[in-house]
Amino acid sequence: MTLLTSLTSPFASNDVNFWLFIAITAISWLIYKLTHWQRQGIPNDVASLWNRWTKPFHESDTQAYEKYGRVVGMYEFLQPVLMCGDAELVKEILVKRFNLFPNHRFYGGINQIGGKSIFVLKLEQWKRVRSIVSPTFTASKLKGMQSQISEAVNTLVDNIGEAALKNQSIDVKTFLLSFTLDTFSSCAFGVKVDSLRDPYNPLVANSKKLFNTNINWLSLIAFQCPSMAPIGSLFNLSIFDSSALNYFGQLILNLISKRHELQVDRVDFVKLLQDAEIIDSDAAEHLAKRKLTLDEIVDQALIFLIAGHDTTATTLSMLLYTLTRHQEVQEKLIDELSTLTDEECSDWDKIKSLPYLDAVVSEILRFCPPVPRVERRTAEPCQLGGIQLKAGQLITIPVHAMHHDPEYFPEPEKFKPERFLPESKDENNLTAYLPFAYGPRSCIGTRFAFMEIKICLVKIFRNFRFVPSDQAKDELEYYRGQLVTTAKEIILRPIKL
Ligand code: HEM
Repeated sequence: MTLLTSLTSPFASNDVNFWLFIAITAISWLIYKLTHWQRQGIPNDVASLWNRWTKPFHESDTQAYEKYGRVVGMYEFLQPVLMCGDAELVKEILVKRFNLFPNHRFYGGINQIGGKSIFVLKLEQWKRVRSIVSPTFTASKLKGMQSQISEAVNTLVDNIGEAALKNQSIDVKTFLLSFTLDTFSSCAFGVKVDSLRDPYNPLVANSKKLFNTNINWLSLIAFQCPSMAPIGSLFNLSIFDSSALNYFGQLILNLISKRHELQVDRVDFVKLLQDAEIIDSDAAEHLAKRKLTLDEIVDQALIFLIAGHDTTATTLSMLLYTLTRHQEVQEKLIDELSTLTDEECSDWDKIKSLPYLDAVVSEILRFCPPVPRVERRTAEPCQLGGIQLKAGQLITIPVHAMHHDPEYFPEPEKFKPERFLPESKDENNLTAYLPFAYGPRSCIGTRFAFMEIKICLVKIFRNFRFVPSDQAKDELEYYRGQLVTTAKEIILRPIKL
């Protein structure tokens, strides 16, 4: 026994020293990492480490904004993140010094989809692809899709009508997600579906897999610790369901080859992307780079689906929900839309110029912006508002919190479409109004989104009004960790007009 003790104890004491050393080094390193902002004298929120993931983004950002101010140092895992909600600095980031803040978050190798999409590309490649893709969204090209949108709205109106006839309450989120999917499949792939009634259609089933809103641990890792993401790609892991991605990729490739074989000549996003090319003379010298490759077309079409589906459905469903709590606004909207003739209801030029409809849509995008924060990464070391930033620093712009800042929007908790009527529009601080962001990298689908939303609202409110349902919970519940502020369900009761 004595022999044993004398043999092991020197070893054991070395062992303890070793682990003590490791523990002290690890703690010192953690403290060093988590005092990054404190050392720069910037208000900082260490609780953001878990708040950013235990609450929906719009809640955690607004909480930090109200507690610490407009510019706050935060942390994601051990990465420092600067939250910047000062409207003047935001304008510097998005427009004035765009070349210093050009990129989105790095999603790392875990994100297999859209590696070539404009959403993830870095500055130089992004510039080329964005300039090819932008003409796809001109007013004249989108006008060609008006009839596809109207057809999808007719299906939606029929589906809501059935529920209204039976005095049933519905989850409007489900109905509107089906509507935006029907619209997109028709406008992008030329495939007509009624997603609500045909859930086993492969397109519908695969899009459900793609937009599965359960918290996804891989996306958490990709967000929190992007340097680990390449390990994910080694194991072929993906934030999005890979079988669904393959399905859509194949669908787009088939569409391209069939169009070639059958000489189909319909206007849809895939066709517009195929035809798109840079037309400025400088770029024309690099012929090979003027047009998108097949892979690039697939990735752009996929990112349109991912970026446009949930955002648009969320805007519409939050609007229906808000109108049930502001019946006077709903009545005013119904009144304005009832003045249209049947012909005018299909006339986009007429619809887009309706002032109250425009004000209601603009106000819901302020009140509940579907994208709660916009993100940028610095391209090189630089200063912002006197703060020294390193290259690759992630900056988040808290859109939701800024939209609810009383200095930017007086009485922000009131839903007041009047603030967006032509006579008062100029009073708004538009540098703080960011539902689609602004500047060179703002949402490329803004025009399409407005068109889809307004055409849909015209048909809905010429047929129904919505009232609260006794089957609904008192408060909406939101998913956590999602880039879109998504309520789990929105139960309302439609009443036929
Ligand atoms: C109400 C609906 C929508 C909202 C609120 C919305 C909002 C946004 C926001 C905030 C951004 C980030 C902009 C930035 O970083 O500066 C964005 C980017 C983007 N959106 Fe939308 N969006 C909507 C609909 C759409 C639609 C319908 C499409 C496509 C058809 C689309 C395609 C995109 C793409 C491709 C990007 C990346 C642009 C780039 O990095 O160059 N969005 N969107």
